[in-house]
Amino acid sequence: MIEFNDVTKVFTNKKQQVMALQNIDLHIQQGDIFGVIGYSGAGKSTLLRLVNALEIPTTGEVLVQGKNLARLSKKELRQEQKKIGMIFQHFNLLQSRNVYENIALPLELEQQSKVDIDRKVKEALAFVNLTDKAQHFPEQLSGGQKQRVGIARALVTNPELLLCDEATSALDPQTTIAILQLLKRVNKVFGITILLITHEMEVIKEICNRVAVMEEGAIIETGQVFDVFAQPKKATTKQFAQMIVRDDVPVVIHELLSANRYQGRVFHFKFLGDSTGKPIISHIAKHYEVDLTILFGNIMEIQSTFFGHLMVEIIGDDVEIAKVLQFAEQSQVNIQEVS
Ligand SMILES: Nc1ncnc2c1ncn2[C@@H]1O[C@H](COP(=O)(O)OP(=O)(O)OP(=O)(O)O)[C@@H](O)[C@H]1O
Repeated sequence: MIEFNDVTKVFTNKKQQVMALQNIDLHIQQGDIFGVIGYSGAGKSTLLRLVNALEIPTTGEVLVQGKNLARLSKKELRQEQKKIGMIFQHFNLLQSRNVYENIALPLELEQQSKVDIDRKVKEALAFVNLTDKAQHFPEQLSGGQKQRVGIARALVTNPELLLCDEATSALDPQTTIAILQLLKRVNKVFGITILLITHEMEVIKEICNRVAVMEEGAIIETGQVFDVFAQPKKATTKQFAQMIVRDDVPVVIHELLSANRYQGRVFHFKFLGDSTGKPIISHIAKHYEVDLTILFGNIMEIQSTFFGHLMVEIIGDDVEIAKVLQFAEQSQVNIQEVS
């Protein structure tokens, strides 16, 4: 659907050069909800703007449905851009037009008939559940309602691809979830591929199937959301992962260990994928001469896959504990002693 082949983008301002993107290789497939996450200045907006040819690569190529938009005539480009919808952080609604008229605007620009426009706007309003707000003006709407108008306006021309530029960053957490669920429905019901950029892990965790992590204009990790964040490799990816997975050892456990308050030894068990569904703790309790106390833990879900971690005190002699650790490792549980 979208291919970035060794793309670099350099901005030149007053003889200063900014390398906004460097050597980007990316493949977004039809039907993906693909998230790009990174801190401010990482290059996310530039990457997004290359997809609808608002920016042109300095080197390399961006293909959308096999077409290099940078090589098309103006007329051909407009034709291709019609297949790409976009929604924005600050909604970009016209204040002087009511909800109905805002959604109708792209169809008016295409000079569609009044009858067609009316039917399509009403369908879009129903889809985003705003039929009763058709005559309201943007200033009379909440942030979540404004974004739903933005989504309806983007959908009304039947795009194949939806670009979302920090679409939930101006919304509270509850409204964010509602808008993300709506985007999920857009993807499912219409089969529209979604490319979104964000600095919020919650967005990635909630709806994306694949993700790219950006830093200083480069993609530092990419893959399935679970694979990237369950075992992050780069420091920045770890920081993002920490926002949704608190797998650091609680300070209080370190303090109690320092004060020799535990009778046994303390271990950090990390369960990934298959190992989360296995009765590993009960097996240990039944088959080895040890006592187990669970000190702390949590289980997370990303894209229907679970992973979790437990802080466990094990009381027993060292030989028996070594057997426990061997069994756990065979069961693909990652274990580290906390000292
Ligand atoms: N038109 C431009 N002219 C010059 N430099 C630019 C231009 N657009 C972006 N940049 C620079 O390119 C780099 C990447 O910017 P970009 O807006 O793509 O990052 P971002 O990850 O989207 O950041 P944010 O989350 O703050 O929007 C930054 O250093 C930025 O200053």
